[in-house]
Amino acid sequence: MSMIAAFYSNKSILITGATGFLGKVLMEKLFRTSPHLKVIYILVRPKSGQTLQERVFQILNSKLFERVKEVCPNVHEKIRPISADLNQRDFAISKEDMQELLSCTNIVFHCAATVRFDAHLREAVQLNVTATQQLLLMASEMPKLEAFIHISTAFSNCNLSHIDEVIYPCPVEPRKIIDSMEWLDDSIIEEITPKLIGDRPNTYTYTKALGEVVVQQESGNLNVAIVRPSIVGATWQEPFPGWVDNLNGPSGLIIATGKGFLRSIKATPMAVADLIPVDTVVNLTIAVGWYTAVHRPKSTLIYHSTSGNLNPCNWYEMGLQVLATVEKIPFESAFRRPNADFTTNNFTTQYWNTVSHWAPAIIYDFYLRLTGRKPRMLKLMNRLLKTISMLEYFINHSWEWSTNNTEMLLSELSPEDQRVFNFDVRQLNWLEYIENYVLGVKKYLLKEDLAGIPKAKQHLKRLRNIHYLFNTALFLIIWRLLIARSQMARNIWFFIVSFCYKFISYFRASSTLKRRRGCLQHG
Ligand SMILES: CCCCCCCCCCCCCCCCCCCCCCCCCCCCCC(=O)SCCNC(=O)CCNC(=O)[C@H](O)C(C)(C)COP(=O)(O)OP(=O)(O)OC[C@H]1O[C@@H](n2cnc3c(N)ncnc32)[C@H](O)[C@@H]1OP(=O)(O)O
Ligand SMILES: NC(=O)C1=CN([C@@H]2O[C@H](COP(=O)(O)OP(=O)(O)OC[C@H]3O[C@@H](n4cnc5c(N)ncnc54)[C@H](OP(=O)(O)O)[C@@H]3O)[C@@H](O)[C@H]2O)C=CC1
Repeated sequence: MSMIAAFYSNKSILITGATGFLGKVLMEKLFRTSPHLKVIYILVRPKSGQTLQERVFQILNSKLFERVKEVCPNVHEKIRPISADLNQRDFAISKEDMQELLSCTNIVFHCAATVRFDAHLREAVQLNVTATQQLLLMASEMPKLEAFIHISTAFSNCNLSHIDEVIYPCPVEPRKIIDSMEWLDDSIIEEITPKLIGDRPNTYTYTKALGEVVVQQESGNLNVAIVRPSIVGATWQEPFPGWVDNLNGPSGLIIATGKGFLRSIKATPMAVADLIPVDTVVNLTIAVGWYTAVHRPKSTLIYHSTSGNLNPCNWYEMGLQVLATVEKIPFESAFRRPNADFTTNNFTTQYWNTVSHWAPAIIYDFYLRLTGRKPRMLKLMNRLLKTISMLEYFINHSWEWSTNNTEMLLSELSPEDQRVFNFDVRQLNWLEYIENYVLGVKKYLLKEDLAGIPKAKQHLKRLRNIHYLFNTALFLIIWRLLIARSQMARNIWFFIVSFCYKFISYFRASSTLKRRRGCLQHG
């Protein structure tokens, strides 16, 4: 029997960010391994014209939750959505709901955040710092609370190259930042943002670091732990391999590569690609919840959920495997044949952007105009390049994360728990994982049917022929223009033609001679 699964039985759990990528996998695993848990409260806001109930219904009826229903048929009765907006005072939770949350919650998993790299500092502070502070305040009024688990990111201290499982101080106190957001107007905040974030690349990593300091400063007597995942990718094993449902991290770039939009990207090929499967992060998080509640460590423990120091894979290996997979299992309606490469300096990046991204987009838009359709490729390409510029920092730097606490926790688990809540990244086979990831992107993000693979292959063949035809035509046109304008090009042309002529004549003459000799010998 799993000790961890037994621990969560009969527990009331509060999850923020349960409608997000990580939150959904966390909820799924908790229900599947501890079907006798009492209730999971989730803080949800109405969104995209959907009510709370509709959002929950959609999640429970998704492919991700298929296995849960087998072990926990009454899952819909055990999930209690609470209307909340983490940007509002007291999260805009009704008095009755708040009362129930405060009096019943045993464990809190705080996953909600804005993960956008371009978020305005005010928005990022509100969600990643102030909301964390408010949630801790709420938690301090929960008499039955056993553990508060905060999800941060391994990149919260990405300004350092070696990162330990400790909370690093921030130059400006989070409380001062929170206060200043109250009275500074947007334009002043924009002006001071670069100074505040310093050598971090964006407001996301900066505010996640502030969030950690808030956890440290405001947790009082609570049992608190922080989990820091690196780049969270599709599921490795559970509930099935390759599940993913958003474009964050590598997923969007895998699509862009497979569809032939992305042809080059600036990267350090030998830098470690610190990806971590979402189910590995979730297993660690659940184990951390158990350990924090049962063992009550004296200080706030930080757990790195990273892969680089135990089972490294670099961007080159990852890129190659992505390309190999989309060759074997192509995506439908590709724009060009998938064939990307890494660039390593600004000059080649600009060159390949012009030749491989903008030029084909402009030509395609011209074709769309000619055929009476609305041009759209250049706009799409510019958005892709903007996205890449935001992600580039993470594929051009290397980090080393120590994982002592995570390894210690693994050793504290019984063999059964190590199996059920496996977060030992040393067992991960990268090539298999990336192949399943690409397949998952095709199935769950692009919603493409595997039956369409022969047609997709046919389409790629057509694209290859168009590519050859286009290149030949382009070469001939350029050459013709050159010959018309330059004496040197003409000389080269005559030299090549006369060389070819002589070459052919020589072979003709020697083969005639051989034939005659043969006739003479036989005759
Ligand atoms: C023999 C020699 C052979 C040599 C061969 C060598 C091999 C070479 C092969 C090279 C091939 C390359 C292969 C490729 C794949 C490999 C994988 C590389 C991946 C690297 C990824 C690194 C990633 C990152 C890091 C994260 C670190 C921190 C982790 C965290 O803690 S947080 C979680 C991560 N958060 C995010 O990822 C959020 C990022 N997104 C944003 O901030 C925003 O979305 C935005 C990028 C700023 C864009 O904002 P906008 O307002 O402009 O738009 P919006 O969000 O509404 O979206 C606009 C459209 O863009 C689409 N989109 C969104 N995100 C992405 C994305 N990540 N990638 C692509 N597209 C994206 C979105 O869908 C919208 O599209 P539309 O609906 O059509 O308009
Ligand atoms: N994905 C990754 O690569 C990594 C993620 N992390 C961390 O993991 C955690 C989860 O990330 P992930 O699941 O990927 O992110 P998602 O963007 O998928 O999910 C974010 C969640 O936060 C909720 N949320 C956002 N704003 C509000 C609000 N105002 N009120 C209520 N809920 C809100 C979202 O709700 P809604 O559905 O309504 O938008 C959603 O459920 C975050 O803390 C992130 O920093 C750390 C490292 C890497």
